[in-house]
Amino acid sequence: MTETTGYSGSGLVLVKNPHLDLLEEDVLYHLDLGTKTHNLPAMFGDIKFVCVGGSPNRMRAFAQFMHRELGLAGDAEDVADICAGSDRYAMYRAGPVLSISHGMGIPSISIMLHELIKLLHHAKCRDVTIIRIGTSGGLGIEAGSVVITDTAVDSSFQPRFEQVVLGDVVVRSTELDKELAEELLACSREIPDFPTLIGHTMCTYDFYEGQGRLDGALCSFSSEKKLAYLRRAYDAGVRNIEMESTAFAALCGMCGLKAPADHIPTTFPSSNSVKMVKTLIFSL
Ligand SMILES: O=P(O)(O)O[C@@H]1C[C@H](O)[C@@H](CO)O1
Ligand SMILES: O=c1cc[nH]c(=O)[nH]1
Repeated sequence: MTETTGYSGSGLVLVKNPHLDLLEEDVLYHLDLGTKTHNLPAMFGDIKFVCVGGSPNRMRAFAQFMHRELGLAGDAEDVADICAGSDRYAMYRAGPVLSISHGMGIPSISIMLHELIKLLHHAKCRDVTIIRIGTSGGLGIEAGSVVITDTAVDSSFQPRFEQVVLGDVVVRSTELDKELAEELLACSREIPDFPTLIGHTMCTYDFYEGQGRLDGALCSFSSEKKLAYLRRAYDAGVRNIEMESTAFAALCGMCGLKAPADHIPTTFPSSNSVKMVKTLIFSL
């Protein structure tokens, strides 16, 4: 079964679940937030940008950076973790920007995105742009480059996210917002000596065997087979590899969030990539 994406036209964040209307209270369990315990429109109604990445410390640092850049009152060092009670994800806000960690891999980002999307829906947010700022392994590109994802592909290089629902495989599209990707690219051009490109990002279920690494606890292939696979990936347009982009693209696309993903093939997203995202936020 293949499902299509759904932009609402109103700019509102969509949820596609009729059961939600029947709930007396929607508990966003892993965010430690809820519709009865928190006034979500008052807390989040003015959010316009959401930046997500794996690590809590990185997302705190990003919120502090945005706090300073936006010239907000108070000490950036004091940004508080809105989800501190959950011990699963960390969430910070700096003006209209929400910065959230998602952990590693599809199951982890998927749980966070379900609850984040419901949060933005309950808060009646409009015209929200979401960007994943993460690390990735580069493929045939200059070290230190940033890859802005146009399409997330699975480990067979297909633009799809397969989710098993009640035992059936549901296929969802993983196209990302091409216009926004071009805008991010234009923002990167303002930063000197900053190699940036638009390309496909391959999303895998594993960091080791799943990405052709020879140094995991298990490895069932030769170095030659690994290189042949990575070459096929490159020929299919893949320029980097990470572990969340297909779920990110599918969930955000279906719920009306504008999303280019932005991946930095280094061990830590560079200060330049963070500046590029800041320039985009200021320009929108
Ligand atoms: O956002 P990050 O940089 O944590 O994402 C990548 C993909 C995996 O989650 C992880 C693997 O090291 O890093
Ligand atoms: O999934 C990932 C993340 C960072 N670097 C990689 O090589 N792979």
